[in-house]
Amino acid sequence: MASTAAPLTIGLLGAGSVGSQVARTLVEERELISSRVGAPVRLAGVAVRDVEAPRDWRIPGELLTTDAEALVDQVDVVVELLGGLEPAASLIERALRRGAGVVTGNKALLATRGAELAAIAAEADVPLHYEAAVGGAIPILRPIQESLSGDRITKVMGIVNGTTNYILDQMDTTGAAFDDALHEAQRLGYAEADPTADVEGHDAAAKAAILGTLGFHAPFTIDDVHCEGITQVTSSDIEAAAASGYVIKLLAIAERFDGEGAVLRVHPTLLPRTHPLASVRGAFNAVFVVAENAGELMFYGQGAGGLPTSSAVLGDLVSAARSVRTAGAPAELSATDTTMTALPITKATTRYYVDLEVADREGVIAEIARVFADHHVSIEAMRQPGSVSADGEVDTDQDSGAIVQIVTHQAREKALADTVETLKEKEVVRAVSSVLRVEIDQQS
Ligand SMILES: NC(=O)c1ccc[n+]([C@@H]2O[C@H](COP(=O)([O-])OP(=O)(O)OC[C@H]3O[C@@H](n4cnc5c(N)ncnc54)[C@H](O)[C@@H]3O)[C@@H](O)[C@H]2O)c1
Ligand SMILES: N[C@@H](CCO)C(=O)O
Ligand code: NA
Repeated sequence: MASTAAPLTIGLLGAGSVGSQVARTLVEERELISSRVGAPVRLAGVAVRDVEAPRDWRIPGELLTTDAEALVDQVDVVVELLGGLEPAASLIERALRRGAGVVTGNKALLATRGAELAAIAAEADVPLHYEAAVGGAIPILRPIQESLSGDRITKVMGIVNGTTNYILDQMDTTGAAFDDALHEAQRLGYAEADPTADVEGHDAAAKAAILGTLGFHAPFTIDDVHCEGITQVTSSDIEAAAASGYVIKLLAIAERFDGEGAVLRVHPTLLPRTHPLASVRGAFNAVFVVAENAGELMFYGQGAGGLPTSSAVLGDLVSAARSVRTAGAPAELSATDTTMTALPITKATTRYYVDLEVADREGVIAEIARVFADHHVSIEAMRQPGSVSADGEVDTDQDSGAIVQIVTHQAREKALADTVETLKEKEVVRAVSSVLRVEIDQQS
């Protein structure tokens, strides 16, 4: 791009899966990015731990430095792709305070100290963008913050972790073992540096906090999110779900209850195979947004991986560079609804799948159904793998008992938890093998 103006300078922190792709584009596609910004840009340096380390793209040696602070202190826009809380937080704060724009994909940090960083950015009047933090390449945060800012969002529900979706999908479609699927997800660059954050649901919980914060205009953190990962999901859970026409997905759900607050939750969930989210395969992500006037919206795309994620980072970079060039940008992650509080999971309503091992004798089904009724949990379907006698009772030759699978209508989490506790105390119930939540549609 022909221009005599001094180029806007970019400082990149971290050159892992995402950072190395961002560096590649900034070097190889410098003209394109400059034209999008409307001013020349230049990658001024890349802060790494080890200048000799192999990378997905070989960054020119003269750009590499191990002094991240010095780099932050000399550029117009800082792109943080280190991950983790420190030194990422201190470097971002340092950049904002000296008036540099910041782009990051660090959901762990945003879900912990996002409000504080947003306040610093607002005070310094510089942009802080983080589209890559949720749904990787999918434009989801900007639509929520900008396109839907004239509407009221009531629920956000999505598959927001590529690693766990990849693992569950492999287990479901190829019968792969959990560990093998996880190693493949790591090899493909989907997993966090410590994949515990993925499989225990913490990564999805951080994203749920960010979606809740932006969707409901209230400052939620990861501590407000009820979180269950996929480590307890067994192959037999997946097989039993499949036999009943369901697939198991790790969902992040943020739902507002008017006048009360919001429930934020992450847990393995049964979805009917006909549900649009059930068809989200591999490391793909999808986010459903329900707004009062817009109705149901769905955003779908690649939620993880260095190259797809770099697209979101570069979009934010163009936006931040434009703002820095023209000075001043609206602060994000600003919380204006002070009545919005995080509610406990017991306030959530959903449907449940309960898998029981029971004694094989007359009256068992009636006794179990009574427990649900006593807690005002309505049963939608009851299934007994194996044969059933004419009177509807379990009819099996094994004296090891029988299996009963129940799907409920919408119920409060508390009512279901009480039901399960009572079932466990029943002499006829040998084991409550699984309790999983089911999402069918908004109205059910
Ligand atoms: N990989 C993805 O699919 C993806 C998608 C969305 C968001 N993110 C987020 O983007 C960020 C980067 O992810 P990634 O997958 O590229 O991670 P990564 O582990 O591949 O890369 C991080 C890099 O930062 C380096 N690093 C860490 N601390 C450093 C320090 N103090 N100084 C210099 N270098 C340091 C590491 O050596 C590593 O090379 C994370 O916040 C992650 O959560 C990743
Ligand atoms: N580890 C994350 C990266 C994208 O945020 C995932 O698997 O989705
Ligand atoms: Na995104």
